Amino acid sequence: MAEVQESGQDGESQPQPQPQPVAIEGRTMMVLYGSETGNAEEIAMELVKMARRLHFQTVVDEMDSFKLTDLLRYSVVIFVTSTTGQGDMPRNTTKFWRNLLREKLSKTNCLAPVNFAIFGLGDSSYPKFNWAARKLRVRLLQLGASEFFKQGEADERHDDGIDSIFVPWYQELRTTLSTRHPLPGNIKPLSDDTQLPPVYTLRLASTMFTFSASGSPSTAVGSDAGDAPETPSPPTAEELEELAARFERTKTKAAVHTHIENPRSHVLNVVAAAERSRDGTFPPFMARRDDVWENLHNRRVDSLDKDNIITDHPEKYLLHKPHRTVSSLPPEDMLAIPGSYVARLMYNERQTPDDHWQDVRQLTFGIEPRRRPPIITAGTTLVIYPKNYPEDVQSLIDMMGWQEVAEKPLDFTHSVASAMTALSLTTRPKHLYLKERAGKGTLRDLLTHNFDITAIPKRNFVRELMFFTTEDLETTRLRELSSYGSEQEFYDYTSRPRRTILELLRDFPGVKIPFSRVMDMFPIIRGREFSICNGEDMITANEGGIAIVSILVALVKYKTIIRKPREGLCSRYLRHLAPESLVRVQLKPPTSSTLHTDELSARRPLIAVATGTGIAPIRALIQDRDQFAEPGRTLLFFGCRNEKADYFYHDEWPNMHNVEVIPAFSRDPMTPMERCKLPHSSELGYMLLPALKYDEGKNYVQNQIRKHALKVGEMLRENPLVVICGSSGLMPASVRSALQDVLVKTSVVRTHWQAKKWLNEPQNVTIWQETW
Ligand SMILES: Cc1cc2nc3c(=O)[nH]c(=O)nc-3n(C[C@H](O)[C@H](O)[C@H](O)COP(=O)(O)O)c2cc1C
Repeated sequence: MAEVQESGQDGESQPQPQPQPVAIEGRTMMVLYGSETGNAEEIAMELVKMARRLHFQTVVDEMDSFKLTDLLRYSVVIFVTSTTGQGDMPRNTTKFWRNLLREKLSKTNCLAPVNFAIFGLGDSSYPKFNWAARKLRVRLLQLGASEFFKQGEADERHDDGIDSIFVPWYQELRTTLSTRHPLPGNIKPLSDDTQLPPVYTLRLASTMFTFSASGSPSTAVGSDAGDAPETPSPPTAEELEELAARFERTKTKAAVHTHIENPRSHVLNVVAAAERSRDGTFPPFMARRDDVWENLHNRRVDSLDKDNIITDHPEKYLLHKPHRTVSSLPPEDMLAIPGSYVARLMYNERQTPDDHWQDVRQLTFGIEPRRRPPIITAGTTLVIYPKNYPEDVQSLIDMMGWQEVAEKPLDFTHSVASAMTALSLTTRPKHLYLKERAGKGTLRDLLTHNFDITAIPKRNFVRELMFFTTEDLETTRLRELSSYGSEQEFYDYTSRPRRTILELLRDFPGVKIPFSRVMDMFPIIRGREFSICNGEDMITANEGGIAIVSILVALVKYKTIIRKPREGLCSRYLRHLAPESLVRVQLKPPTSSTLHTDELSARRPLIAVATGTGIAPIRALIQDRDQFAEPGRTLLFFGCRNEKADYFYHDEWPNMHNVEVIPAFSRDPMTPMERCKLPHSSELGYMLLPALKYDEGKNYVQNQIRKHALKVGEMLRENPLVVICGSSGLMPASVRSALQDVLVKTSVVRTHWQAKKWLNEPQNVTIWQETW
């Protein structure tokens, strides 16, 4: 748990004394977040900064780090949570949520003293939009807590992203807090132009730091974190050799097999609509897709495309020249990641032809079991931590003038006052895992392994830079860019061209961040999750208990509107990861338990819809079902661009039991006859759902579903599993519309409204969506 106390200094001299937050008795705030990929955590941190400026003493951490009774100790409690799975709470809230649901609390009013507000993050292409935040709210109210400020619900589908809802919510919350908790005497809130003391500080290690005779540090790696319950011990040379031999023996048994590192999509146009909350007290902040609006503003978008790519023609995606020469690759050192496994890369194989615009790789890893073999089921993800390239790290060191300190061992500390007052504090952010055998590590280590220096900068980062430049023009520009109200300008400068932190720093040469502030400034590299695409028997059948898992990765390399080629951090890392490389990986169970792979579930019909690398988890599921004697009928709709280029695994399906595949090749020319066979809105008469407007005449999965309505309708009557995986643009909503059309067309129900309801009833159908 990171307690944010106030301190006067961080050991570095500041150019000017800054006004400081004041500790006021009884003025306390707790910010709890639930987050899978860091969005909610980022929002929580922004709220903490606001609270500190209003002189609240604040603690912030993931929900699972708190006990329920902790809630009672703070004057204000703010929850920030995303929704994951199929309307589920994020994984780092499981313990907290379970406690909150305890039966014996139900009639106790035990949270009566708690004053709370909630900000939810979701994606309206999922039917259970923002359910985690909503469930949380209902339960807190049931237990007697008071909601002092309306709930905010952001939608990732919104064109302007989370900010479109967060910014107005944040501003109103700040006003409400100031009114409800007036400051005593002549204490004034600190303005956004006030630099706050850091929470975490880096210092050069004192001479007390020693290495043991074996070369490993005398202090266990991560021992000061307090948050690393299961720090793995590094494998010895003999163990590695034995591992290598075992991988070699089992290599041939590996199957080839997914997921995508996907730039956030902004293809959908969404309008924000404030809705009255049920009890009518005040409207929640919400952003939702507005189908009517979408109809009116029919954009020609392809669910496989992203709008940061210049146009819609494959040849324009081609990046003939590599955008950089790879002078040297990231080092192989592994991080001490709790609960992780050592994995050896066995194959890194391109699945698309060389002349295809997109490089899709199948990477196959052998995972060494720890005490027990890992449990892997369909829907399990493999988490990989990418690294920065040495040339980028050096470029940052040079720009910031850190050459003198880059190779020196470091100490992690709190700001002075917090170290003295709070014993349970961690001295570095939660997910900052140090390099194995690195002792205290160096700044170069941190920049290589831990900080995402090529991420798109967030507003907070840009605002903080203002304090580290002596150039007035730069200060003005940074203030303008990051101020609330400049969201569009900020988006145009950062997200739209996908400008990186490094590039931003090059634009502001006067900025010199003191190295002590690195932990407070830079975002941490988070593990990227990839769905495992092979079934259980392949995973567990190997001698030596080595689990062989494959992922299918679309390496993201694209031109942006500023015509600079870009490559995602993880894509670049994986592109050059050579077979035999050892990496530390984590395995994450599916976020939802909906996807059962037992015999009974395997007998149910399966309607699977995948686009692109979304085929990964579906392939795993189909392979799992295939183990049983009589798997239910499977109808797989697979959408890709070209039959010859990205029709993944097409040769496998004929060997599977009871599997029929209906492909949709969106970019292959269709004969006039084929085009005629696609459903058309006028011919369907009743079909006025918005999805048809943009996809009319296109060979997309949703139209294939409509085309095969009788077959799909028949299966829908048999309590099937419906699995939808792939891009998160319009595809999921369009597929649901197509299913509604089928239900009406095949007379399962009479109206689309009934069809929508029908699809939400678990006794009719189990729907599992994983889109990214
Ligand atoms: C696998 C997956 C499942 C999701 N399920 C839902 C959902 O059921 N409802 C919803 O509103 N949003 C859902 N989302 C969207 C996330 O809530 C949204 O992307 C959010 O910004 C993630 O924030 P985080 O990084 O803090 O986890 C899902 C996202 C993913 C990747």
